[in-house]
Amino acid sequence: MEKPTVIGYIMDQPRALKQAYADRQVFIRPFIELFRRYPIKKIYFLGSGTSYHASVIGSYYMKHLLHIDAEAHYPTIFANYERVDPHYDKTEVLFLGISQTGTSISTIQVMQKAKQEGYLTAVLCEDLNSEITHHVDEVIHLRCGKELTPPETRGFTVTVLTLYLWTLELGLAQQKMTNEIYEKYQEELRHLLEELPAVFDDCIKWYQENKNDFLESERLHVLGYGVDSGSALEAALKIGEMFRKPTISYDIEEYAHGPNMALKPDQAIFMIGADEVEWERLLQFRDVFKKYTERIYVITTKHLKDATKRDMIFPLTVNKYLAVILHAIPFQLVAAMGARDSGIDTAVNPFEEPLSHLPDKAS
Ligand SMILES: O=P(O)(O)OC[C@H]1O[C@](O)(CO)[C@@H](O)[C@@H]1O
Repeated sequence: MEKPTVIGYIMDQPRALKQAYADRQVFIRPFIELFRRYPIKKIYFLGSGTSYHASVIGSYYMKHLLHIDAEAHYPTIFANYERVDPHYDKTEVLFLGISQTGTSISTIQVMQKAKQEGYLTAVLCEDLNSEITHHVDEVIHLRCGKELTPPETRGFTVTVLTLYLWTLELGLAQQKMTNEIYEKYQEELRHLLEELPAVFDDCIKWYQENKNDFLESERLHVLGYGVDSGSALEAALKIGEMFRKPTISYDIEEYAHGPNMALKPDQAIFMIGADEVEWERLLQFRDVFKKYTERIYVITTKHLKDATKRDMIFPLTVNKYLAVILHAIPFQLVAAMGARDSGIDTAVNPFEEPLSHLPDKAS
């Protein structure tokens, strides 16, 4: 990439994800080793922004695929208002920070506090020389490469890939996942990595066909559920950071409890169609929402019988845990291309005061 741009990082993901997969032992080995050395039964995932959203997804993987007790928290809220589950012995708890830059102030502080209190701490971080690495027991490399523009995009999908692979390997190591499932999920991942360039082509075409709607929309909503609760949060953050339109994410059922009353024809609703029990509910809501705005977009790998050009139906089927990586792409494009097409320079952070990061990545 000659001049780093967000669109450049987004388009680089097929290469970056393949590379991270090829290098996977770098981050798998130390993670599995932690579980071999310590009797970990509870994981607290901690991170801000994109790293929090990946944490929500990681805790879902651990709970639903491995039955390991896991929670994701915003660092400040955890530090100030939560307490460690007293049912666990100190040795059974892992504080797992995620910070791409390693400079998020609140994540550094919560990890530092946990370590001082004698808990086992680890961080998944791209910058191995960053501040956070001095405040944890174990540093695990996030193989996404540095992103020199403010929004994290490549970092998100590489983090999700890391969490997915950690879960599969731990499942095998602790015999919580059969060889058959392990192989199936690995094969689906390899297939996805091969198909990603074609997926990007489809997503760009979908953006082009719908871009006028996006540009003209006064407000955007992203509805998700299940494993894609984290995807919905991430989608809203990306659009807010780049396209800078009012964008709110909701759990799909909760959206129908009042926020829907503000729905108007110049608003858009993206519905992430995960393969979970709420799928039928999504179809029901979609029919109703269409009476209030035509701008309804289903983003899914599932079959949608009356799909229109507004819906982004991925041309491949993968398990719901992995579909999270696919679901991120259309939103990254709406955010970055929507910004470009409305004259916003995403390389410039309009907010000059460093509040959330230590100075080398001030925001
Ligand atoms: O993963 P990190 O480096 O801790 O950053 C967390 C969040 O902070 C930001 O850089 C903005 O403060 C977001 O882009 C990012 O999601």
